[in-house]
Amino acid sequence: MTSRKRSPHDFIFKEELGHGSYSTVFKALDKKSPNKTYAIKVCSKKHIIKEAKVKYVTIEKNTMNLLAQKHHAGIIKLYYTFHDEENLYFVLDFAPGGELLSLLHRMGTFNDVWTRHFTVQLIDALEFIHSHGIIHRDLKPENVLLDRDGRLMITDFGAAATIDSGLSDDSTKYKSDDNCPNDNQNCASFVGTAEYVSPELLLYNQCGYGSDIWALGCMIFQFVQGHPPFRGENELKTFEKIVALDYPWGPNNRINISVSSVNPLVINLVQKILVVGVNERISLKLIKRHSYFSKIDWNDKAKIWRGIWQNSQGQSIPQTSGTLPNSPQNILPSRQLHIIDTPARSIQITKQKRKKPTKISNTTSSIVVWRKRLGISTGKDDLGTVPSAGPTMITASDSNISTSTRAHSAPNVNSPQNSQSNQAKRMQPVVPNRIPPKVPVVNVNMRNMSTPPSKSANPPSKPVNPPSRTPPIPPQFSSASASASASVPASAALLESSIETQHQDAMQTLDGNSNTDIHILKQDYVFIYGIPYEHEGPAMSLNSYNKIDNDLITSLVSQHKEELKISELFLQLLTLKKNGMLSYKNTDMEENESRQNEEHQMANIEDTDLSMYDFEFNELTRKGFLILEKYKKKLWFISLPSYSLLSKIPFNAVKSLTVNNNENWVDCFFRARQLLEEKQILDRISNVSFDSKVSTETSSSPSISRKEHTASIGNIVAPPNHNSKHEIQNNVSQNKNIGEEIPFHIPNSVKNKPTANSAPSFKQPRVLSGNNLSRTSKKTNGGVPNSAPAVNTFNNSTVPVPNHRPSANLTNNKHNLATSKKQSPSTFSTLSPTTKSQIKTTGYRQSTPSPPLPPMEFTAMREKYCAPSNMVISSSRYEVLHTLNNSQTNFDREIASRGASAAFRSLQKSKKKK
Ligand SMILES: Nc1ncnc2c1ncn2[C@@H]1O[C@H](COP(=O)(O)OP(=O)(O)OP(=O)(O)O)[C@@H](O)[C@H]1O
Repeated sequence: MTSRKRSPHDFIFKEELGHGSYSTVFKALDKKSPNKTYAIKVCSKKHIIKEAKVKYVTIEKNTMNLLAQKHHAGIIKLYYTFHDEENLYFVLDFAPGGELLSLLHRMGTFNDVWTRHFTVQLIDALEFIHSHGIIHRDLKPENVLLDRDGRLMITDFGAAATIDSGLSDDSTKYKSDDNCPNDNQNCASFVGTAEYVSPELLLYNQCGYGSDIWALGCMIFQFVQGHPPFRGENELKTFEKIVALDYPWGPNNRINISVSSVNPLVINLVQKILVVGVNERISLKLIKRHSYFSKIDWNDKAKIWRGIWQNSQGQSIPQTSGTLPNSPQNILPSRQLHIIDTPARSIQITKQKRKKPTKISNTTSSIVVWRKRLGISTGKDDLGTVPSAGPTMITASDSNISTSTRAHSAPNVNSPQNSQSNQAKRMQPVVPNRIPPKVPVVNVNMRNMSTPPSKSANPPSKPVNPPSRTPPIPPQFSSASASASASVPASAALLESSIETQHQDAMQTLDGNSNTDIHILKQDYVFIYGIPYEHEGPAMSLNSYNKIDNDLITSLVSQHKEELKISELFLQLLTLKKNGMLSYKNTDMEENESRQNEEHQMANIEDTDLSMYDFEFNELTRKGFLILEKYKKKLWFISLPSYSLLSKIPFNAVKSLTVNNNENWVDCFFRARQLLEEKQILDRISNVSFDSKVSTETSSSPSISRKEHTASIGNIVAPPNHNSKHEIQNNVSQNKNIGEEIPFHIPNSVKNKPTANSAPSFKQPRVLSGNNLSRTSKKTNGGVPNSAPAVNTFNNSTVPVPNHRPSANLTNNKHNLATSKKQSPSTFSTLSPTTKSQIKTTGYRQSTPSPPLPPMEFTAMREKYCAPSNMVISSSRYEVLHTLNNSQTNFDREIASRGASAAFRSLQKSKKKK
């Protein structure tokens, strides 16, 4: 895998190859090397969430990433993953030959040569998969594709699981399948297809390498018979047949080999595979020694992987209608040649029919029903009742067993590089060893410090388009996608937040703060200066809402510069907890212990009237202010002590009291916000009702329903309680180093916004970006938000230029945020020696473009306090106010107020009253 990040714009999307249950696959050309053709699987984020497929997508990505590390001809390779606002993209090997099932359908059955050819390749590929500790769990001809020359390629790892033993070819390695249903649990996350489900899964709720071998046996049977061995009128009947081994070659249906057209060795092999007792089932190792493969040199990979449409020299066989391609391997002659009417080479898959949704739900509920009917108790307690001849049971809790996510262990956060002390880090004013935030933040300063701004900075994006419909549309086909894809989702990154949280926990331990409250996101020494204000109140007056802008902040800083200086005498220990609580303790060294422990609550990140402004705030240079505003109540100016001052703090105090000083405050604020969003999403998701496919038995039980759903969204999204949330985070964090490119995000736009396409059954979580402290989009040009409407407004050059600097406008300024500009005379300069002043606020996303904003009215204050030209002024207040004033429809107003703080909502109400 290359580490270079790609985007949908790097590819030319061609025709659609087919649909999956949550994805659409397109043929695509790499713009940089047009000869290279890929298949790009485009998964709609919205759909994934709605259908609770997050788990499968994650598993698929992780598993394919793992397998892609070592090339194998028989596995569809995952080259890149990336995402945009709406979709996740998997860039895969293109398999022009289509599905093996299609070929089989066209031909009816495979002859012996082809059967052996495909079986040999399947075995080799399966061995490779198992050697990585992976169980595919959904092997079937649909999930086997063909390349141009007729080599098979296994795909669809969305159901995979991992056995972490590192042992291959051992059918006795089993895992207790937590995803599998038992008597009391209808588990929507059950995976597999009824016809290929192994008896151990049905009977003992287990799957292992042997389950894949079972499916292999079913496929071999299907190759020569044209249909799977176990097929009942319905799934229940199919299950009954599986456990009774009721199939044409089974013990009760002795086949008369002499009249059969099938190679008896094939029959013998299948009979050795399709054995109910997994311990008696033949292993891959023994399969390879079976007489059917007596002429196969398993070490001769080139020969094994010769295409079915290639001759022994590896050249493509010219297509001759009605003739059978040459045998790729000189082994046992087939007993009967099959007549092929359709030349194999003419098989095309330019456009495949839309697939039916997977049978997961049906199959799962069928399994439950079936088990109940047959009186099979397959709960966890019954695992010990498996016949003694059965495999050693390894429960999911055993250390060597894991889900597929587990196989990819997280980077060792305890590594020496990371374990330097806080003190040491403080003394090194370099870019700290911090985890780069995975989600965009508005803190341009920090980004600019560590990343040179891109010269070709993209202009701010157009207004955010509404989420796309499913199925997903590739960028070329959708202008909405195109514009959206230019931005990284600014909203909650569910997986990432979990990853980061996990990392955070690890960091606390690493910092030696094992006794620290694990709920603390960040704790560090700061200076805090609070200015109380009320609307038209005594301490500070705000005449109108749009006054919180660069001028006002500048003026405030100027007005209060003496107090701000004094505040720097009193160090405070600022604490941000994962529940969003922000508090501080005075830590003046002179003060006594009891006073130090007194905690002052400041705000909660969740407060809808909390806004954040970044005024030159730079944690590396320790300059500037992070300004929190609790609307009409208080402004807090937070600044950072210098390194030299910090060095005076006793080492132990730093070590024991600071938490996560590798991550900057702005990131942590956003992360706290995300955690809260995540929690709300989880609460929402756990209440989502099931689709109609789930059996009524289950849906009648709310507790089961909830549990099932929790399981269905897997170990990523939905913790039933706070403990499991940590487990989730553990699991997710272990994925972290696998997809080295872009972890998938679940965007706020998906979670929060009701759209025209929202399924009614999917309850939209309440709007989370209801305050100004919501995440905005990152752009490569230094982190400038590019999708917040306010910034879009700036892009339209509608934001006024301060009178004293008429030639500048904020459009340009925005592009040049990172470039040094002449500082305009400002009293602020005494406080901040840097040459730039920036006030940045977070914007909000809206699903409809608002009318262009008129120039903001500046007041007399502008003359008094010169706003530096490169300020990005406070956005959401102004925009919302404008929208409220100008929009014609309630919908627009609603959109506006949704993205606004409580203050704006109350304004809206008061305007209505008027
Ligand atoms: N790499 C590929 N090359 C060519 N065609 C592909 C490729 N991957 C998938 N396809 C085709 O695209 C279609 C959809 O594939 P996708 O993997 O999205 O769904 P699926 O796995 O078949 O279905 P489900 O999501 O229900 O498991 C399938 O018909 C498949 O044949």
